[in-house]
Amino acid sequence: MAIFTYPNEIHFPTFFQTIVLLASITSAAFYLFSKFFLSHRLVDQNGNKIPNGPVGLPILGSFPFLTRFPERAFDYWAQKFGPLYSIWLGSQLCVIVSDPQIVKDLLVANGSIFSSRKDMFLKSQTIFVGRGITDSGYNDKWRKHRRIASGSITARAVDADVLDIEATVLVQELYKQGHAGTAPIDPRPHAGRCALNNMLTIVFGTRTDSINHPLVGHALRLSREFANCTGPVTNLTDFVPFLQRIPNYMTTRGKKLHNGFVETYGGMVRDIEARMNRGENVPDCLVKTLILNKESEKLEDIDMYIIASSLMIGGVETTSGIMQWFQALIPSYPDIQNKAHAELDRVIGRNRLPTVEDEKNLPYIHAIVKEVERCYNPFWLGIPHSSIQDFTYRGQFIPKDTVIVLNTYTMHHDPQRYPDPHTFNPDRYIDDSTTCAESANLANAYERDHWMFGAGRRICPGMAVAEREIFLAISRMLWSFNMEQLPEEPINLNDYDGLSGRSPVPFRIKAIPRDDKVAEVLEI
Ligand code: HEM
Repeated sequence: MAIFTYPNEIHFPTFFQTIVLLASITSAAFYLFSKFFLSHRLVDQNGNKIPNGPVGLPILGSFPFLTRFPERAFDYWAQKFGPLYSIWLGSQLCVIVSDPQIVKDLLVANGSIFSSRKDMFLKSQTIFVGRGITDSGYNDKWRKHRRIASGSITARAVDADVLDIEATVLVQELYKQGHAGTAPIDPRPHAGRCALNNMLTIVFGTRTDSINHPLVGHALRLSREFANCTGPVTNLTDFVPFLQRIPNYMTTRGKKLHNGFVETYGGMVRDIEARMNRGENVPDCLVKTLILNKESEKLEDIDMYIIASSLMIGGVETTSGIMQWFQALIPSYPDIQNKAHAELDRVIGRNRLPTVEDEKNLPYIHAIVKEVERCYNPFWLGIPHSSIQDFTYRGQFIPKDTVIVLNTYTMHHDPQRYPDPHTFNPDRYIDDSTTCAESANLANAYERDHWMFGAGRRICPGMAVAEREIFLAISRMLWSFNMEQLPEEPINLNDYDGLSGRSPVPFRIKAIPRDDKVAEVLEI
């Protein structure tokens, strides 16, 4: 007995019908392809062509080849086409830069041309409604928002005590939740709350008192959903404009996220404003500054909601990602841990925790931080820049409105700069005493530590705060614990959680206090 038969009324197309159908599809594809691609000039007035690169498909360009790990495709093409190549994503021309000197020449030396952002349909228009500092074009609104925000997030502006407290709470919680090293623990939410509390304090002058506080789960979910929705090369709607007019799943998610930000962080802004109007004493924070300067800076309510939201996004998933990668990595490297313990014992002793002032005397811990950042940049493609005028570089034409992607994966794995690049080896940074900001300004671009914070005029303004926060968290975890892998639960360092913000897949470890001094110093 046949288990399946075609119903009689279905007629298969004849040979002639098939030819007509294929011809129609090909002409439509050709029409759309030429309409999109040829709207860019591909050659300058001297005949210089756009950089070479892979041939993509009509309409979609190279989009289908990017898969879940676009940085690997970018790396593959960098080996094939060199340090400056181009790809098409739908109608968008992207130039991928994989060499430090080229990054410097384009993004730094020609920063007036290469410091804008593409007006992404989902991220800039739908979620941030044109007001996110991270994603606005190179215009007066961005300058104003960045200036106001930078006033509250530079290392000078952030009260060092805040970062200090949260790093201590992180190790106290690991100690308590891990029952002094006797019980396995998932350390990731604790790192998440540490980063979240730092940003809540900087932005709203508040913090959460436990990982069970409803705001912790809610804020971390918003951050994760944002990262999953807004990868720089993951949304077809951003690159194929006609899709933006068709209702679709991603646009619905984007609108939901926008509403989530307005409700959650906008609600917190409204709450602070109400308290200030009642004459209550509100701690100094970014939102207080925004409210006090609302009139003079001509800020609308939605500006304040989105500035606050974009900072909560920019400063949480990123910093917690590095702390979590450290927690996942270090149990596999007992020798590195022993060396770090020896340095801490020699420089700090066992009667106090390391502080930011100690960093200059702890070159090995400083090197561990840089090496985690090199190996596990949480955003391999950063936030792409875009160009605001035509430019010809080394005989290659980069038209106006080209998206410029900093290919940090390839740069972080360059065997010339980092011999044996896939090995976690802090010793490669042992003589590098620079802060990330100092390193970004080195005259020789090839000596920069890494490119995790981007480059040029859009370089991360939270870099110095992030660096301090990460140093305090990592040095204190090392001072307090032997971090061990559970023999029956090997940690997977090859996969990622998340579509654009990369953090490790779930894992558990034992955080074993190094001695009795830990409980005493942590006052447990
Ligand atoms: C490990 C931590 C962090 C990483 C890896 C990181 C990475 C980045 C990157 C790659 C960019 C884009 C740079 C470019 O366009 O060239 C950026 C921009 C930005 N970051 Fe960070 N960031 C981190 C922490 C922070 C923190 C703690 C804050 C806030 C206190 C922050 C706020 C921002 C803002 C506001 C921008 C937008 C700058 C602009 O477009 O003008 N970031 N960040």
